[in-house]
This record gives sequence, structure tokens and C-alpha cells, in this order.
Amino acid sequence: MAAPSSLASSHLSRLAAAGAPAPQPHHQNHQLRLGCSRRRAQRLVAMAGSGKFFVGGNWKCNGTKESISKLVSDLNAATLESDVDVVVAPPFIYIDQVKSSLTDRIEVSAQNTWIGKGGAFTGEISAEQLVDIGCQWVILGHSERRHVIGEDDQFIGKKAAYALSQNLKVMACIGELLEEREAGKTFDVCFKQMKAFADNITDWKNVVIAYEPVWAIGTGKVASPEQAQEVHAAVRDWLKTNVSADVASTVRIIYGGSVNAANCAELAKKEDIDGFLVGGASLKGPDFATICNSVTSKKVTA
Ligand SMILES: O=C(CO)COP(=O)(O)O
Repeated sequence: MAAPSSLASSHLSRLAAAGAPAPQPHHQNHQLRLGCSRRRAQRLVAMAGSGKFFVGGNWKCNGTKESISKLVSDLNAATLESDVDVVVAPPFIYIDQVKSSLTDRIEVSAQNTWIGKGGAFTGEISAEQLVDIGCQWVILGHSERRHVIGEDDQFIGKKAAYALSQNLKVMACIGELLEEREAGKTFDVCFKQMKAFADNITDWKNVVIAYEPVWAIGTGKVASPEQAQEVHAAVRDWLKTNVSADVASTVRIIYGGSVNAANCAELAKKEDIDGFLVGGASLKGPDFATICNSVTSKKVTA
């Protein structure tokens, strides 16, 4: 694959050594750099409002009553920086347990919801029911739901609209497969997934976008800070062109895929990385707290 001229060759060798796929060949780094300082100035102003660093823990289909009780007590005991929003997403059946035992400092999310009002939909959980038990967030469009369960862009977009209409906040996930990255289609895939969200979302204030490259999820192959930044900046530019400059400068774009206590600080330093969506490492309270507190690396470089 042709290497983009803007990345130093030493960096490319490090990526190759770590087994990470190469950056996108068609990237418009030049154009992104030109808009960079203006965008940063806009975003620093926005930081005073909704733009807090954001870390979500997606527990996926893991845990027992006992292990979750231990995880909650570790999270309750953790010292968290004040300028980070923290959310955890337990499996549905443990949400009530978590809500009743977890500090209010941490908000609670579901990992999915039904597309509309509840009723005769066996096995589903409605947005109304999530709100009823005090759940504030829902993760939608996660790659495991797209690629394992088979949810498509339109279905996910409609879920987002309905969840937002019921006052749930949404972590809207996007991300490319390895073969899509290797074929130079990362931006096409991410923009197509973004369009399905944008077609259904009118107000973005309760939306966080999670860029989770599928090849980095649960594989230990984290995207390099440069790879993640490249896509985050491109998604922000897409929002500017296709939604509004205001949404582009205020919406938080978080990264997910093999984030851990050791690699979070370097990723957090990147301008367009506003936080993380964490899988495996969110099951360990102290590691998750370290990832939440990587906001301090952001402050140093902002
Ligand atoms: O899918 C993820 C978060 O939603 C990421 O999972 P891992 O952190 O385990 O790679």
C-alpha cells in the first residue's frame, strides 16, 4: 500500500512492527492542517460548555452479580478528575444493580435499545424502559451489533432518533473493517455510517461519536494516535460540511479499540480525540480510572 507522504517513515515502521494496519492512502492531511488552528480555537471555546473529555466503559456481555459488585466498589473508590464525563454500560440485566450501587458521579448506559416504542417485540428492551430505570445513555451502532448481529445503517439511524426522542443520550459508533481499511475505504465507510446518523439526528447535543476501527476491537492492535487522529479530524470535517460548523466544533469524537491504561495518555494528547470508549480494560476498575484520568495529558497539550 502506498504510504502517505505526510507521515514520517520511522512512524510507519513502528506501526508495521506493532502489526497495525497502515494509515489511509487517500488522506487529505494538507487540507486538514490548513483548517487546524481555526478549528482548535473554536473547540477550546466550546470546551467550556458540552465539550468535556468523555470516557465510556462498555462491559459487553461480561460479568456476574458478584464480579459487577466488585467492579462497582472499585469504581466508587476511584479518584476521578473533575473534568471528565464517565459512563459505564453494563449488560441490561445488571443495569438496575449498577444504578443502585454506583456513585452518581458515573452515569449508566445500555448497550442497545429497541428501535421504537415497546410492545410485542420479544427479547427487546425499549428506550422508555431504560429511562424508567434511570439509565441515561445508550450505545448504538457498535460493530458487534453491525457485524455479528447484522444491524444496518438505516436501522441504527432510526434507533438513534427514537432514543434521543425519549431523552436518552447516544454514543453513536462508526468504524471500518480491516479489509475496508486495506482497500483505502476507511473514510467512505465512516462517512456512510455518519450519514445514516445525520439523516436521523436533528439535535446533536446529546450525541457522542465513537470511532472504533473494527480491526482494533479486542485484538490488542490499538490504532496509533496518528491513525485515530486522522479519522477523527476527517469525521469532524465531514460534520462541518454536512451538518454544521457548530456541531463539528462541539460534538465529542471518542476513540475505541484496545485502549488501555498504558496507551491512553498518548492517544488523549491528539487534538480531535475527546475521550475513549473502552471494552476489556473497563472491566478493571483501577485501569478504567487511569483511562478516565488521561484527561490530564489533554490539558498539557491543549
Ligand atoms: O468495542 C470496544 C468498546 O466499545 C472496544 O473494545 P476493546 O477495548 O476490548 O478493544
